[in-house]
Amino acid sequence: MGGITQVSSNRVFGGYQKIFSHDSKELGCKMNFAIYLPPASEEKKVPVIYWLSGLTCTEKNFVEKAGAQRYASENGVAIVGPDTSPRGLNIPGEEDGWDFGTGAGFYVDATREPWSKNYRMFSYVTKELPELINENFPVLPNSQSIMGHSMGGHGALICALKNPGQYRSVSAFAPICNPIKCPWGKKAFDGYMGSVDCNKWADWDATELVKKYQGPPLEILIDQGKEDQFLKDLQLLPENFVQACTNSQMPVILHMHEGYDHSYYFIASFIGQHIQHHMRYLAA
Ligand SMILES: N[C@@H](CCC(=O)N[C@@H](CSC=O)C(=O)NCC(=O)O)C(=O)O
Repeated sequence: MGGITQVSSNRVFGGYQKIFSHDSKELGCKMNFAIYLPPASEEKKVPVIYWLSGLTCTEKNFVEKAGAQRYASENGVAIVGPDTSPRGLNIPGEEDGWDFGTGAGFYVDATREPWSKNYRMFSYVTKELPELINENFPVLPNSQSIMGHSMGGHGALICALKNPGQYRSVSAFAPICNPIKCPWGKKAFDGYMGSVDCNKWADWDATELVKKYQGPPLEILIDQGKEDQFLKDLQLLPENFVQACTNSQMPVILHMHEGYDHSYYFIASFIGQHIQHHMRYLAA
């Protein structure tokens, strides 16, 4: 296998949950990613869904907590989940908070020193990683979708909206929908891009991007818990995104769930439905 090293492999639901590491050119450091290979992949190439995790996560949170393997096995789809930032670069400030730097790459390409050389998670997730996956695993390169949670939900939305046609479908759990208007997003975008030209932030904001999207139709699925503390803290702002979608005639389905919070218990409760949503487009 070209340039990747297996870290672990566990048989689950007839397939394999594996973790690999590799030297990322885009990020300039060693990166881990997880891949679930369903039993069907032993006989033929299968579609692939990319999963992007939220703040503080590594590639392991989703693998260990979401319970996605059962549904991926049943539907014959691979799931790939990268880490959430470069690590161990010793950039001053990278470990100062849980919402910026390590574990908080925000899936953007930074333009501000000292982050711009390595914090290039958008290019990593949309270019380098898919190339690596297509080269090394039995996946169909033209049959990929993307989903994510919170910061990773924002990542999934911008990856799809900024790359029309690359993903057949997109979905998100409790995504940060309008980062230029919430405290997490303002801190991250200021740190990674600076405040000299705040207009540039809009290029990385799903609510702004949807207003000018011109690609193939996307039916965006979002699930959101009503007891999510970060929703109450105005970090997520799904209503802004839905309003922008409505104004732009972008189909969006927002499910608001009584009693659910922001945790992986919430994700585990609806991950099967998200995988089914993607299969409608991946199997077509
Ligand atoms: N500071 C807390 C909260 C961090 C947290 O809740 N992270 C979420 C994502 S939030 C938005 O991107 C998460 O997915 N955590 C991992 C998990 O396994 O639950 C803390 O450090 O715990």
